[in-house]
Amino acid sequence: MNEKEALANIRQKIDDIDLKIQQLLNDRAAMAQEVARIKMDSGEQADFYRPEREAMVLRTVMERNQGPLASAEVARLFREIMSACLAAEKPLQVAYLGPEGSFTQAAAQKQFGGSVELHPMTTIADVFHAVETSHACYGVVPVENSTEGMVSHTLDRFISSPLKINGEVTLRIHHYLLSKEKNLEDISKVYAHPQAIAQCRQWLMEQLPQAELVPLNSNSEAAKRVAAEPQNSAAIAANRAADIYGLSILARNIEDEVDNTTRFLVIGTQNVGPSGVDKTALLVATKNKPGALQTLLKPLADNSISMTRIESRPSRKGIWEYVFFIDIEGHIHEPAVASALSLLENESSMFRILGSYPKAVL
Ligand SMILES: C=C(O[C@@H]1C=C(C(=O)O)C=C[C@H]1O)C(=O)O
Repeated sequence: MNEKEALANIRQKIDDIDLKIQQLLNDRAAMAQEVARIKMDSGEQADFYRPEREAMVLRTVMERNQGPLASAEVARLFREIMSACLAAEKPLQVAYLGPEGSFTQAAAQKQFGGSVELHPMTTIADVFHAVETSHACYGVVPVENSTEGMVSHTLDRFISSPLKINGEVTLRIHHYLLSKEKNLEDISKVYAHPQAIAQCRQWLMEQLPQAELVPLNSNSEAAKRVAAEPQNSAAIAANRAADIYGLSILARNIEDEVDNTTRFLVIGTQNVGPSGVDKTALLVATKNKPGALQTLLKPLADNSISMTRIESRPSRKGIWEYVFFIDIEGHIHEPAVASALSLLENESSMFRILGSYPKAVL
C-alpha cells in the first residue's frame, strides 16, 4: 500500500469512528432529556444542573483513562459533552463578575462548559442579586487568591444573602502587560484591579518603578481604558483581553508567584448532594467569652475533620463582633461531619451552613 492509500484507509476508519461518536453523543443527549423529563415530573423546583453528578462523571473519566489522550484533555471533552447534554435538558443562565474577558468568565466556562448562557455583571453584589432575584440560575464570583488572600466583597455578601455555595472552580492566573506602546520605557501609567496590582507588585517595582499605578474595578476595564487612551498607558490583564481590546502584549506572566491561583465559587439556591470528595462552608459567630473560638473548633479536631480555611470578618452588627468563614473537608451528609457540626452549632451564637459542594475536579 502506498502512502496515499494508507492515509485514505485510516481516514475512512476515522470517519467510521466519528459516525459512532456522533450517534453515541446523540444517544447520550436523549438520555439527558429523559432525565429532565423525570426531574420535571418529580416536583416544582427541579435541579437540572447537578454539580455532584458532573464531578463524579469527570473523576471517573480521569481515573479510567488509558491514553493516548491525556486525562485532563479527555475530562475537558467530557466537560463539553455534559454542557451540551445539560443544554438539551434546559439552557442555564449563569451570571458572572464581568466584563467580558474577565478571569471570572474563564472560571464560569471552566465549570459550566460552552453551552450555557453567560451574563456579565458589573459588581460581585450584582452577581448575588441576579441569582437572588432568579434572573440567573447560578452565579460565579472570585473568593480567594493564593497570593492576595480572600476577596472580602464576596464573603461579606454571604452575611446578608440567603444563597448557598453550589461549587468551586480553581484557575491558574497569568497576568500580561497590555498596551498600544511597544516599549516599557514609554509606560507612565498602569491600570489594573487592585488584586492584580498586588500580585505583580515585585515585577512592577523592578520594571516600571516610575509608573503610576491606577486601581480600577476590573482588569478588563483597565484594558478597555488603555484602548481608549492615545498613549503611555498599559493594563494588567489576561492575554485574551489583548484580542478583545486590540492591544499588544508588552510582557507575559508578570505575576510574582509561579503558582498564582484564584478560587471562585458557584453560588445558587440548591442543596447539592455528596459526590464522594466534598467541602463544606460555614458561617459562624462565637459566643462572647474567653477561649470561645477554641471551644468552637474542638469538635472538628475530635472528629478528624480538616479545616482548610478560616477567615474572620466584622459582622456589621456591633463594633467588635466578628463572624468566621470556615471551610472544612467533607459533606454534611457524612455522619462525622454532621455530628461535629451539631456540637459546633451548640457552641456558636450564629451558625449557618453555606453549602456542601464537590471539590474542584479540573
Ligand atoms: C443528566 C443529568 O443532568 C445534567 C447533565 C449531566 C450529564 O450530562 O451527565 C449530569 C448532571 C446534570 O448536570 C443528570 O442529572 O444525571
